[in-house]
Parts: sequence; C-alpha cells; structure tokens
Amino acid sequence: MSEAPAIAVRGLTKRFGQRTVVDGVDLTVMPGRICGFLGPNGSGKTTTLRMICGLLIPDAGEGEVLGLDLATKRRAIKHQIGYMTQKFGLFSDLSIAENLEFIARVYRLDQRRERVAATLDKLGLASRADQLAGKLSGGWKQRLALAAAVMHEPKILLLDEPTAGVDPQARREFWDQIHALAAEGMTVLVSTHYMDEAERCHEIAYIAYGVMLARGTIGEVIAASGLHALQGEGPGADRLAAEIEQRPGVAMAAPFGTSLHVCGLDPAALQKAVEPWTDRIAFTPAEPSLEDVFIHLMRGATDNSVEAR
Ligand SMILES: Nc1ncnc2c1ncn2[C@@H]1O[C@H](COP(=O)(O)OP(=O)(O)OP(=O)(O)O)[C@@H](O)[C@H]1O
Repeated sequence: MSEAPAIAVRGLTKRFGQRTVVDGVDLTVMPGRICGFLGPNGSGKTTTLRMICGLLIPDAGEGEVLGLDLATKRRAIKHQIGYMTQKFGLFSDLSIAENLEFIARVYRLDQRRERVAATLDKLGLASRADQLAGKLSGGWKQRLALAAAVMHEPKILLLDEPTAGVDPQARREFWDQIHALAAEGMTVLVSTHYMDEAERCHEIAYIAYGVMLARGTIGEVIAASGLHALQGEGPGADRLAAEIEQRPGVAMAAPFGTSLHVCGLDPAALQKAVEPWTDRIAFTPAEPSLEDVFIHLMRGATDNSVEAR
C-alpha cells in the first residue's frame, strides 16, 4: 500500500468579510518532505497554515492532516503539529531553559526535565540554556522558537517566515536543523520570501492573492511556467532592462550584476526582441530562475487586496 500524505487538503477557502483571502487551495505534502510556501505579501499563506493546524475554521474545503479529518478532528490535529509563528512569542525575561520548561508544562509533557535537556542538546542551545531570551540575537531567538515548536515531538512542523531578518549564517544553520528534523520523518511546511530558502525545499507551492498558481519540485515549477531566458553580456547590458522590457515577446528583463537577464514565453520572439542590441551584447540561452517564474506568476495574478464590492 502506498504511503498516506501528511497533509492533504482540497478546496480550502477562507473569507474575511467580503474578501476571499484563500480561494480553493489544494495542497498535498508527503511525510518527511519539506514544502516551501511562497507568494506575495497578503496572499493567504499564514491563513492557510492556520487552517491546516486547526486554529482557523475554513469556510469551504476539506482534507486530512495526518489522516485526521480537518473538519472534525481539529483538537487532535493541533496536538501533533508544531507551529512557529512570525512573531517571537516567548518570554523575554525567562531564560532559554525556563521558556522550554514553561512550554513543557503547557503541553503537559511527561519527563519534563529530560525533554528540556534533550531539546536543548538537539537544537544546540545547551551552552546558552541560562541566557535570557530577550537578550538573544535574532538567529538564537529563532532557534529557541524552533525548539519550543518541536519539543512535544510533533509529526508536522508549520513555519511562518521563520528566518525573516536573520543573518545568512544563522539562516543556514536553521535550515540544516530543518533538514535534520525532516530526515527523522517530520513533515515541514514553511512560508518564506527568500529564494535561496525555496531552493532548499523538496518541493514548493506558490500562492498569489489566495489562489494556488504553481506546485511541484523547483524543476517542475520552472518547466511548467513555459518561460525561456537569455543572458546578455556586453558593455552597458545591465542598463538595458527598462527598454528591452517594453519589447513584444519580453515578459521581463532585469540586470544581474553587469549582465542582463531577459525572459519570455516564446523563444523566437525573445530572440527577435533583443536583435537591435546583438551587435554589442552577446545573448546566450539561460535557465529561467525561480524568481523569474514567481514574478511572472505574480504579474499575471489579480490582486484581491482591495475590498470586493
Ligand atoms: N483575521 C483577519 N481579519 C481580516 N482580514 C485578515 C485576517 N487575517 C488575515 N487577513 C487578511 O487576509 C489576507 C491574507 O493574509 P495572510 O496573513 O494569510 O497573508 P500572507 O501570505 O501570510 O502574507 P505575508 O507574506 O505578508 O505574511 C491579508 O490581506 C490580510 O490582511
């Protein structure tokens, strides 16, 4: 028998007033996979995460989380999920260890002392156990928040922009920990705006203004976009973006350092669009980036942030 998905939701919909902020979202994540959840600000990522973990009741849609019915088993689902919110929600005037002890009590965990010690060790926090949470740098705060989210050994971890404002080294360490947790079987759904983080996910889902526009591995999402790209090198190539973007057949153009990156759906039209500059700029085929695809999808989506009438 094939393995059941950890998360399988269909047609998930949430309305606030007249606005549909999540509109018929389907999402399946298999156990032990890391799924990146991307999309412009206000597109419904947090709202979707909150529906999946049972904190928010969908207006429509259905699904199973860890095989439990989302409509009737919200309490049981909540207990098996770790949720790290965007805001640091721990006590600044308690130490790292005290914060974890508090969480252990809230979850009524057994063998609290052992669990706190094991969590401190596992997430590399032991050397700072007595430090006040409020005095930690952004990276250490995130590490503590992650420890608090996984101490009850959830099967699914939902992370809402976990590394916003954290430096690259701390982000890398954070992602190494996420991969270690996934390797042990934890399923991770993580919202992010960072392309390098998207690239560290096994698969990605892209939502714009409530509508799921792309899903799959990075290769699948790029291939499904139908985009083609050219890289232009030569004097002043990086200054041509605005002009080239106006040409027919060009979906977008952007400077990448001293070179120019141009994308479009039709390779022949793209080649024709850059022809006026080929005497001084050498254009060669390039791989469209994930960022190209997301910007292209976002431009084609309808912004629903204005209240419907
Ligand atoms: N409780 C609420 N009442 C009314 N509107 C809400 C509520 N919660 C969220 N919204 C609106 O729903 C939309 C989607 O918000 P959500 O936080 O899910 O987006 P997001 O994709 O997580 O955004 P970001 O990337 O900025 O975190 C936004 O326009 C937001 O203002």
